[in-house]
Amino acid sequence: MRLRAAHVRVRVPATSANLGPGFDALGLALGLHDDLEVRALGSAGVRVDVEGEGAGEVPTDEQHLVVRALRAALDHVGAPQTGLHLVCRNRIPHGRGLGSSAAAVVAGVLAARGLVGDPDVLGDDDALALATELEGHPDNAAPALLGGFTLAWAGERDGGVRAVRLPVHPDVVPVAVVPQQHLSTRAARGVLPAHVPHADAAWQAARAGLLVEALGRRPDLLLDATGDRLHQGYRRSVMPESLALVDALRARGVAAVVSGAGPTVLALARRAAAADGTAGSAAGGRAGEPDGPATDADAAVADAFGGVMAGWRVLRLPVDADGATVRTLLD
Ligand SMILES: Nc1ncnc2c1ncn2[C@@H]1O[C@H](COP(=O)(O)OP(=O)(O)O)[C@@H](O)[C@H]1O
Ligand SMILES: N[C@@H](CCOP(=O)(O)O)C(=O)O
Repeated sequence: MRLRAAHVRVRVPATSANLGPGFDALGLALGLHDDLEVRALGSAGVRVDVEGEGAGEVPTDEQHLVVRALRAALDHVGAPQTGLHLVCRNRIPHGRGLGSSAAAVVAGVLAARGLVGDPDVLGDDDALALATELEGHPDNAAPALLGGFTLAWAGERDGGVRAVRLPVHPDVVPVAVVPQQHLSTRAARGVLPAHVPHADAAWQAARAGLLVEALGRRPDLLLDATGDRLHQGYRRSVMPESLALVDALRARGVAAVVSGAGPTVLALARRAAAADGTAGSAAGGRAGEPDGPATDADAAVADAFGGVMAGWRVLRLPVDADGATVRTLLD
């Protein structure tokens, strides 16, 4: 096997995993992206330039997560290793529950797909399996790769990861409320119990099933459908403000959950109808200000803040329907 391309460009969306009841299974791709450009170099070694999120914080050598995933993917398909120059333009905040690490892993795997340049190598199934192995759970990797709303599970016979895309009602607008505080997914997984009550598991199974119907066809059911008893409560001690916001929003009828392992809060809101009956839209776009369409949760979000959560950003984000993409550049 050889590398057929020397210059590729990859785009990967942010993702929100769990969505309440779908721990380690459900995830949603969001319209906030990291862009990556990779050149294969004749010489050995690696150079990494990072702009935006993570600049000055993430390693810029072989330990960089995108580099590690890219090299793992080349090894996985038996392709040769090469010198690399990466330019990372990051918009997904790190350590906030918006899938930055899964995006980095998927970016590396798709960059390898682009460099190898063989349509039979590193297809979506293989890329998902590899990304899940590197990330540890599939619920961010699946929507990052496939786009939209996804359900991932381990196959009955071989335990191999599988994923399907599910429909999303066009009125649904994800609203991410993002704190300044970082929390690693590893730390947030560390506070989960080894066992949960059978009654809670049964209660949760109904909601996970209902969420597929609510997100796809019945947004009016989203509040009931986003209940959770398997992870958010156990994580309250490591993100008390996030859970207080989830509680305040849910008390106001908003389908709010912890995004991924937190501490971002995600509201699955609905596009507000404008006075003339058309879908509403809001101006804005600066970081920290809503920049998508007006939603039925806007007043509740403003009210629930109570002026005490300075520095949090409210991002109305579209659902990303495309998932990760890779393009080969000729130069
Ligand atoms: N684009 C990236 N490039 C390099 N490393 C990254 C990138 N995105 C995430 N990481 C690594 O992953 C860590 C965050 O992962 P994690 O704790 O799983 O949080 P989340 O995925 O929710 O943002 C960062 O602190 C960084 O070490
Ligand atoms: N199911 C995982 C999801 C982690 O998502 P992230 O965006 O915080 O990495 C969990 O809840 O631990």
